[in-house]
Amino acid sequence: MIELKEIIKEYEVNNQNIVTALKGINLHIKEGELVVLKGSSGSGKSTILSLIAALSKPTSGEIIVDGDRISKLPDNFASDFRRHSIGFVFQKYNLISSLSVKDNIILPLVPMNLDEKEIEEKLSRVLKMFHIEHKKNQLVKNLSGGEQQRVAIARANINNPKIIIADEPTANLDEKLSLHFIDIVKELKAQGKTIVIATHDPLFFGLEIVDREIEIYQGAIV
Ligand SMILES: Nc1ncnc2c1ncn2[C@@H]1O[C@H](COP(=O)(O)OP(=O)(O)OP(=O)(O)O)[C@@H](O)[C@H]1O
Repeated sequence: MIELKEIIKEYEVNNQNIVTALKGINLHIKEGELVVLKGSSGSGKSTILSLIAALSKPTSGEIIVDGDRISKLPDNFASDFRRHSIGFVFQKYNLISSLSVKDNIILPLVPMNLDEKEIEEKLSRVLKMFHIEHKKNQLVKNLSGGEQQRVAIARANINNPKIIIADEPTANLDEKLSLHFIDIVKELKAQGKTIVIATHDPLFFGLEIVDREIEIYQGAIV
Protein backbone atom coordinates (compact mmCIF):
# COMPACT_ATOMS: atom_id res chain seq x y z
CA MET A 1 0.00 0.00 0.00
CA ILE A 2 2.79 2.43 0.98
CA GLU A 3 6.33 1.83 -0.19
CA LEU A 4 9.38 4.01 0.41
CA LYS A 5 12.55 2.90 -1.39
CA GLU A 6 15.95 4.32 -0.53
CA ILE A 7 14.48 7.69 0.40
CA ILE A 8 16.85 10.58 0.92
CA LYS A 9 15.45 13.98 1.80
CA GLU A 10 17.66 17.03 2.01
CA TYR A 11 16.55 20.53 2.96
CA GLU A 12 18.49 23.57 1.93
CA VAL A 13 18.70 26.12 4.73
CA ASN A 14 19.40 29.80 3.88
CA ASN A 15 20.49 28.80 0.38
CA GLN A 16 23.70 27.26 1.64
CA ASN A 17 23.60 24.61 4.37
CA ILE A 18 22.12 21.23 3.52
CA VAL A 19 20.27 19.32 6.24
CA THR A 20 19.85 15.63 5.46
CA ALA A 21 16.55 14.84 7.18
CA LEU A 22 16.23 11.27 5.82
CA LYS A 23 19.22 9.09 5.03
CA GLY A 24 18.00 6.16 2.93
CA ILE A 25 14.62 5.07 4.35
CA ASN A 26 13.14 1.75 3.20
CA LEU A 27 9.64 1.12 4.47
CA HIS A 28 6.73 -1.03 3.36
CA ILE A 29 3.33 -0.56 4.99
CA LYS A 30 0.61 -3.03 4.10
CA GLU A 31 -3.04 -2.22 3.45
CA GLY A 32 -4.97 -2.01 6.72
CA GLU A 33 -1.83 -1.76 8.83
CA LEU A 34 -1.54 0.70 11.74
CA VAL A 35 2.03 1.93 12.08
CA VAL A 36 3.41 4.28 14.72
CA LEU A 37 6.56 6.26 13.90
CA LYS A 38 8.40 7.25 17.03
CA GLY A 39 11.68 8.99 17.73
CA SER A 40 12.98 12.18 19.24
CA SER A 41 12.28 15.67 17.96
CA GLY A 42 14.02 16.29 14.63
CA SER A 43 14.53 12.60 13.84
CA GLY A 44 12.54 12.87 10.58
CA LYS A 45 9.03 11.62 11.42
CA SER A 46 7.11 14.60 9.98
CA THR A 47 9.29 14.52 6.89
CA ILE A 48 8.28 10.90 6.25
CA LEU A 49 4.58 11.79 6.67
CA SER A 50 4.78 14.76 4.31
CA LEU A 51 6.43 12.56 1.66
CA ILE A 52 3.73 9.87 1.97
CA ALA A 53 1.05 12.56 1.64
CA ALA A 54 2.81 14.01 -1.45
CA LEU A 55 3.18 17.34 0.35
CA SER A 56 6.85 17.28 -0.59
CA LYS A 57 9.13 15.27 -2.84
CA PRO A 58 12.19 13.21 -1.93
CA THR A 59 15.64 14.33 -3.05
CA SER A 60 16.13 10.78 -4.28
CA GLY A 61 14.40 7.44 -4.03
CA GLU A 62 10.95 6.26 -4.94
CA ILE A 63 7.58 6.40 -3.17
CA ILE A 64 4.62 4.33 -4.28
CA VAL A 65 1.28 4.86 -2.55
CA ASP A 66 -1.78 2.84 -3.52
CA GLY A 67 -0.23 2.09 -6.91
CA ASP A 68 0.72 5.71 -7.66
CA ARG A 69 4.39 6.61 -8.05
CA ILE A 70 3.90 9.81 -6.06
CA SER A 71 7.57 10.79 -5.90
CA LYS A 72 7.28 11.62 -9.60
CA LEU A 73 3.83 13.25 -9.70
CA PRO A 74 3.58 16.81 -11.04
CA ASP A 75 2.09 19.20 -8.47
CA ASN A 76 -1.47 19.31 -9.85
CA PHE A 77 -1.67 15.50 -9.84
CA ALA A 78 -0.16 15.43 -6.36
CA SER A 79 -2.96 17.59 -4.94
CA ASP A 80 -5.52 15.42 -6.69
CA PHE A 81 -3.91 12.31 -5.22
CA ARG A 82 -3.94 13.91 -1.75
CA ARG A 83 -7.61 14.86 -1.96
CA HIS A 84 -8.73 11.36 -2.87
CA SER A 85 -6.33 9.07 -1.07
CA ILE A 86 -5.08 10.78 2.08
CA GLY A 87 -6.74 12.08 5.24
CA PHE A 88 -4.31 14.24 7.20
CA VAL A 89 -4.83 14.96 10.90
CA PHE A 90 -2.63 17.78 12.17
CA GLN A 91 -1.35 18.50 15.66
CA LYS A 92 -3.28 21.75 16.03
CA TYR A 93 -6.36 20.63 14.08
CA ASN A 94 -5.81 23.43 11.48
CA LEU A 95 -9.50 24.38 11.60
CA ILE A 96 -10.84 27.80 10.64
CA SER A 97 -12.42 28.98 13.88
CA SER A 98 -14.68 31.62 12.30
CA LEU A 99 -16.37 29.05 10.05
CA SER A 100 -19.07 26.54 10.97
CA VAL A 101 -18.46 22.85 11.58
CA LYS A 102 -20.06 22.08 8.23
CA ASP A 103 -17.93 24.57 6.29
CA ASN A 104 -14.72 23.31 7.89
CA ILE A 105 -15.52 19.70 7.11
CA ILE A 106 -16.44 20.29 3.46
CA LEU A 107 -13.42 22.49 2.76
CA PRO A 108 -11.48 19.70 0.96
CA LEU A 109 -14.43 19.31 -1.44
CA VAL A 110 -14.29 22.90 -2.72
CA PRO A 111 -11.98 22.20 -5.70
CA MET A 112 -13.99 19.14 -6.70
CA ASN A 113 -17.08 20.89 -8.11
CA LEU A 114 -19.57 18.46 -6.59
CA ASP A 115 -23.28 19.18 -6.56
CA GLU A 116 -25.09 20.04 -3.33
CA LYS A 117 -26.56 16.55 -2.97
CA GLU A 118 -23.17 14.81 -3.18
CA ILE A 119 -21.73 17.27 -0.66
CA GLU A 120 -24.61 16.68 1.77
CA GLU A 121 -24.22 12.89 1.46
CA LYS A 122 -20.51 13.01 2.20
CA LEU A 123 -21.02 15.47 5.04
CA SER A 124 -23.80 13.50 6.64
CA ARG A 125 -21.68 10.29 6.59
CA VAL A 126 -18.80 11.82 8.57
CA LEU A 127 -21.00 13.89 10.90
CA LYS A 128 -22.66 10.64 11.98
CA MET A 129 -19.46 8.61 12.07
CA PHE A 130 -17.73 11.05 14.40
CA HIS A 131 -20.82 11.99 16.46
CA ILE A 132 -20.77 15.69 15.68
CA GLU A 133 -24.08 15.99 13.79
CA HIS A 134 -25.74 18.11 16.49
CA LYS A 135 -23.04 20.82 16.08
CA LYS A 136 -23.23 21.01 12.28
CA ASN A 137 -24.12 24.72 12.10
CA GLN A 138 -22.14 25.99 15.07
CA LEU A 139 -18.96 28.02 14.71
CA VAL A 140 -15.84 26.00 15.42
CA LYS A 141 -14.59 28.62 17.90
CA ASN A 142 -17.53 27.78 20.20
CA LEU A 143 -16.72 24.08 20.40
CA SER A 144 -14.86 22.20 23.10
CA GLY A 145 -11.42 20.71 22.41
CA GLY A 146 -12.86 17.22 21.98
CA GLU A 147 -15.50 18.45 19.55
CA GLN A 148 -12.87 20.32 17.52
CA GLN A 149 -10.84 17.15 17.38
CA ARG A 150 -13.83 15.26 15.97
CA VAL A 151 -14.38 18.00 13.37
CA ALA A 152 -10.72 17.71 12.29
CA ILE A 153 -11.03 13.95 11.94
CA ALA A 154 -14.34 14.26 10.11
CA ARG A 155 -12.67 16.66 7.64
CA ALA A 156 -9.78 14.23 7.13
CA ASN A 157 -12.34 11.53 6.28
CA ILE A 158 -14.72 13.51 4.07
CA ASN A 159 -13.47 11.78 0.90
CA ASN A 160 -13.34 8.39 2.59
CA PRO A 161 -9.58 8.07 1.96
CA LYS A 162 -7.86 4.70 2.24
CA ILE A 163 -4.98 6.22 4.18
CA ILE A 164 -5.01 8.31 7.36
CA ILE A 165 -1.87 10.18 8.36
CA ALA A 166 -1.60 11.88 11.75
CA ASP A 167 1.27 14.05 12.96
CA GLU A 168 1.48 14.25 16.77
CA PRO A 169 -2.32 14.07 16.96
CA THR A 170 -2.48 14.05 20.76
CA ALA A 171 0.25 16.62 21.48
CA ASN A 172 -2.27 19.25 22.60
CA LEU A 173 -4.79 16.95 24.26
CA ASP A 174 -5.30 15.90 27.85
CA GLU A 175 -5.32 12.18 28.63
CA LYS A 176 -9.09 11.77 28.34
CA LEU A 177 -9.17 13.30 24.84
CA SER A 178 -6.08 11.36 23.83
CA LEU A 179 -7.82 8.12 24.81
CA HIS A 180 -10.86 9.27 22.86
CA PHE A 181 -8.63 9.82 19.83
CA ILE A 182 -7.29 6.28 20.23
CA ASP A 183 -10.89 4.97 20.18
CA ILE A 184 -11.45 6.81 16.91
CA VAL A 185 -8.26 5.28 15.49
CA LYS A 186 -9.57 1.86 16.51
CA GLU A 187 -12.77 2.53 14.58
CA LEU A 188 -10.86 3.69 11.50
CA LYS A 189 -8.69 0.59 11.64
CA ALA A 190 -11.79 -1.59 11.88
CA GLN A 191 -12.96 0.04 8.65
CA GLY A 192 -9.77 -1.20 6.98
CA LYS A 193 -7.94 2.12 6.74
CA THR A 194 -4.15 2.14 6.53
CA ILE A 195 -2.97 4.45 9.31
CA VAL A 196 0.41 6.07 9.98
CA ILE A 197 0.86 8.11 13.16
CA ALA A 198 3.99 10.03 14.16
CA THR A 199 4.07 10.52 17.90
CA HIS A 200 6.07 10.90 21.09
CA ASP A 201 3.02 10.00 23.14
CA PRO A 202 3.63 6.86 25.24
CA LEU A 203 -0.14 6.18 25.14
CA PHE A 204 0.47 4.73 21.66
CA PHE A 205 3.31 2.46 22.68
CA GLY A 206 2.48 -1.20 23.24
CA LEU A 207 -1.16 -0.64 22.17
CA GLU A 208 -2.91 -3.78 20.96
CA ILE A 209 -4.25 -2.11 17.82
CA VAL A 210 -0.78 -0.96 16.72
CA ASP A 211 0.73 -3.45 14.27
CA ARG A 212 4.22 -1.96 14.24
CA GLU A 213 6.22 0.66 16.09
CA ILE A 214 9.06 2.01 13.99
CA GLU A 215 11.78 4.05 15.61
CA ILE A 216 13.45 6.80 13.62
CA TYR A 217 16.81 8.13 14.74
CA GLN A 218 18.66 10.89 12.91
CA GLY A 219 16.90 10.21 9.62
CA ALA A 220 17.19 6.43 9.62
CA ILE A 221 15.08 3.51 10.85
CA VAL A 222 16.64 1.98 13.94
N1 LIG B 1 11.39 22.89 5.75
C1 LIG B 1 12.56 22.59 6.35
N2 LIG B 1 13.67 23.27 6.09
C2 LIG B 1 14.86 22.94 6.65
N3 LIG B 1 15.02 21.92 7.53
C3 LIG B 1 13.94 21.19 7.83
C4 LIG B 1 12.66 21.49 7.27
N4 LIG B 1 11.75 20.59 7.78
C5 LIG B 1 12.46 19.78 8.60
N5 LIG B 1 13.77 20.13 8.64
C6 LIG B 1 14.83 19.46 9.40
O1 LIG B 1 14.79 18.08 9.08
C7 LIG B 1 14.99 17.28 10.25
C8 LIG B 1 13.80 16.37 10.48
O2 LIG B 1 12.67 17.17 10.84
P1 LIG B 1 11.22 16.54 11.09
O3 LIG B 1 10.28 17.69 11.26
O4 LIG B 1 10.90 15.56 10.04
O5 LIG B 1 11.43 15.79 12.48
P2 LIG B 1 10.38 15.17 13.50
O6 LIG B 1 10.92 13.85 13.91
O7 LIG B 1 9.03 15.18 12.88
O8 LIG B 1 10.44 16.18 14.71
P3 LIG B 1 9.27 16.65 15.73
O9 LIG B 1 8.97 15.44 16.56
O10 LIG B 1 9.93 17.75 16.50
O11 LIG B 1 8.11 17.11 14.89
C9 LIG B 1 15.26 18.26 11.38
O12 LIG B 1 16.65 18.43 11.49
C10 LIG B 1 14.61 19.55 10.90
O13 LIG B 1 15.25 20.68 11.45
